[in-house]
Amino acid sequence: MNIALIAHDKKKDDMIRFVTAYKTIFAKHVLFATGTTGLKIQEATGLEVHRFCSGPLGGDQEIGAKIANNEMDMIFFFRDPLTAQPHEPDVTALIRLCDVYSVPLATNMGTGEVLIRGLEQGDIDWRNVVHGKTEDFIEEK
Ligand SMILES: O=C(CO)COP(=O)(O)O
Repeated sequence: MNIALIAHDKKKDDMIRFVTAYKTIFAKHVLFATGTTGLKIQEATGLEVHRFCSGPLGGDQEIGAKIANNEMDMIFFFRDPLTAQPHEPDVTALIRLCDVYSVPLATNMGTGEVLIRGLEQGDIDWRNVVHGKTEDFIEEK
């Protein structure tokens, strides 16, 4: 599975604790992250992480492109709901694409726990079921 890990600054410690706690599960998958989040996870856990740009510099959009291309299976995006982000439109767009393509998305550690346990229990197949082809979408319109 391709998994994206993203955390706003005030949630980065949570993310590191989370990935450290479930390191053995994450180690079985291909990990992607926005720039700073990925670096901190690598440093803290030693896991290999493919890093995109930092979020405010386009990293959220790069991960969104992977979702649109059916190349992302699960997203852990620990958002900071109490701090204004300069790239709020990018954050909203990423969350929207998860809903467009039914990609499982955890925006906090509580949901993260549920998702990671689901991942460990078995395969997820809804992505293949719901990921429509562009041609179908155009026909429906
Ligand atoms: O801003 C972010 C997500 O919106 C995260 O970006 P960084 O991981 O580079 O801090």
